[in-house]
Parts: sequence; structure tokens; C-alpha cells
Amino acid sequence: MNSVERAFIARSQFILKQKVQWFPGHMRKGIKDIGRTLKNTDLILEVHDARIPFSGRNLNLLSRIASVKPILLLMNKSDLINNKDKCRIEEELFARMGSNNVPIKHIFWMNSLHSNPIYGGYDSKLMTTIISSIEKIANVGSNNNLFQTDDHYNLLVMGIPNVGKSTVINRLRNVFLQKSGKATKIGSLAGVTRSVLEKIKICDNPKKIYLYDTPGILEPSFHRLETNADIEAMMRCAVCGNISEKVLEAELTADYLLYWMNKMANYQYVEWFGMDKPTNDITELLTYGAIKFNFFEKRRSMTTGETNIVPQLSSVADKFVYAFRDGSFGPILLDEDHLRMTK
Ligand SMILES: Nc1nc2c(ncn2[C@@H]2O[C@H](COP(=O)(O)OP(=O)(O)OP(=O)(O)O)[C@@H](O)[C@H]2O)c(=O)[nH]1
Repeated sequence: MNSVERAFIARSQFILKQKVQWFPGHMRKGIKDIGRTLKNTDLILEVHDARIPFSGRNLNLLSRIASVKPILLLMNKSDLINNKDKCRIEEELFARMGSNNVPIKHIFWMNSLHSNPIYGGYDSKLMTTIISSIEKIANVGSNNNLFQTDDHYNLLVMGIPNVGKSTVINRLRNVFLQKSGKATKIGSLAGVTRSVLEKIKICDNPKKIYLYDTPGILEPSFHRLETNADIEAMMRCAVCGNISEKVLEAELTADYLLYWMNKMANYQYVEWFGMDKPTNDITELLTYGAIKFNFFEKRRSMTTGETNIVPQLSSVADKFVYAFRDGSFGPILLDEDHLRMTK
């Protein structure tokens, strides 16, 4: 960090300048479908994004389900965080179980995108570990009545939109049944899966395992946004792509990312945008970006009728957020402050 960066004072709070309302019909239907599918389910496999282990988990819905079905937590996209953070995250997640009423039986880490181990990618031991955890749960006497049959296991895959539920399912199926192709649809935008899908077989041996894919259901507090913590959690989800880009303007999501990077004294964006010092001003940042990436468009003025060349700020905002999502700024744990709070 240079002396200018050391002297920089970051914004102390993120102010949400847009009203947010989003609870699409398919999510309401999804909750009903999940309720109906529960009776045929042995366990819940909750999939979440490793960059936001504490933000966005739908604890409300999970706590209701946890009273009837055991929950396994799969932290996906773990290629986008540092390995050294995993233990601290696990400790904190287990520490919170008492207060949030969502007891987790096991936590698994997965990078479902790359099978090559040099990317820290899919480890064939993972499935064996998942199976042995399921068997351990099934073999506890008090859980006997939770499992439908001894012959196979049915898991319901749950999670907020775009955490990689479908990718996880396809990956597990590809590796363990050597089936190529996709059993369930994948998309880089939130909200691809819209209803509980057919049962998908992912494993034959030593036991048959079936998964139900479900639509991503967002944390309901995002519809109320009563506290700063709710706003920060929602914005972190937006940065990770869990909230439809139709709901939050690209500039707003980019503004939160800028606020967060400054707060964490992470100034990697300065060079990326071709600037000479950090800024708190999103318009300044995006204007630099428009010049660097040559993002301009012709726009006709409604009042004078003249055509002007103006920067395409929303395209630059998208580029910034996508670069973060791709890992261009290195591994980033957006919820790092949740770990610090407990130190
Ligand atoms: N870096 C990285 N990206 C991933 C990983 N898993 C999934 N993705 C990407 O995340 C995006 C969302 O994946 P999906 O599998 O469609 O997510 P989903 O949770 O099923 O999404 P919905 O249907 O919207 O609920 C896609 O662009 C995937 O390529 C991972 O382990 N690492």
C-alpha cells in the first residue's frame, strides 16, 4: 500500500439509494413445492456461496425445515476464497448454530466448476465423505424414523439463487455416474431454476443417492431491509450474483463493491481502472473505466435534440462486478468482518 492509499479515508456506511422489492411468484411456489417434497426427502443439502458464508442464508426457512430433517451444508465456489479461511468459517458457523436454530450436521467445501485438482477443484473423495456423513446420520438410532428406506437416500438441494445448485448436481452426477451432459439447467444469472425438478440420480454405489433440485429462494429480510446488516447482506448477495440484475441497478452493486473494497483497504481496483488513487465516488470510478475500456455511446438529448457521446457507466459497472465474480481481484471473502467480530 502506498502513502496515498494509507491516508485514504473510506466511507463509513453504505447508503442504499434505491428501493428494492423482489419476491417473484416462482419463489412463493418454490417454498410450497419444497414443503410438498419434504415428505419424500431424507436430508437437506443446503448449497451456499463460500464468499458469503454468513450473508443471505435463508435461516428462516431452514430453521423450520431443520426441526424435521437433518441439514448438510455444502459451501460451493470455494475456489474463490482462500483455503486458510475455511477453518475459521466452519468454527463460526458451528458457533452460530445455537442461536440461529439451524443445526448443521456437516460442512463440505466444493469447487464444482473445475474438476482439475490444480484449481483446488473437485475431489473424488468428496462424494465418499458426503455418503459417509449421510450413513453416520442414518445410523444414529434417533434418526431411524427420518429415513424412508435403507436402499437409497433422497436429498433435497436448497439454497438462494445462483449459488451453483445445478452445477453441483451436474458435477456430482458426471463424476459418479460418468454421465456427461447436464441433468439440470445452469445459468450465470440468478433465478434459472424455477420449480422443483424431477429426482436426479447422482450415485449408484455403495448406495443410490437421488437429489431434487429446487429454485433459489431469497432470504425474506431482503424484502424488509430493516437494518444496515440486512442491507449489507443483500448487497453482498448482489455482488455475488444471487439477486437478479433486473432488481438492483448495476451501478448500485458496483458502488457497494467499491465501498466494501475501500473498507477492507483493498485497492486493487485503482490500477485495474487506471487511476492514481482510491476514490469513494462511484461515478468518478466508472468514468475512469469508460475511458480505459472505451465504453461510450451516442445519446440524443430530449431537451435540445442534440446527439452527445456519453460514458456507458452501467456497462463499466457490470465489467467491474463480473471481474470480481471471476476472481480477477484474487480470492475474496466478502463476509470477512463476520469472522473479525468474534476474534
Ligand atoms: N467459480 C465458480 N463458479 C461456479 C461454481 N459453481 C457454479 N458456478 C457458476 O455459478 C453460476 C450459477 O450456477 P447454477 O448452477 O446455475 O446456480 P443455481 O444455484 O442452480 O441457480 P438458480 O437456478 O438461479 O437457483 C454459473 O455461472 C456457474 O458456472 C464454482 O464452484 N466455482
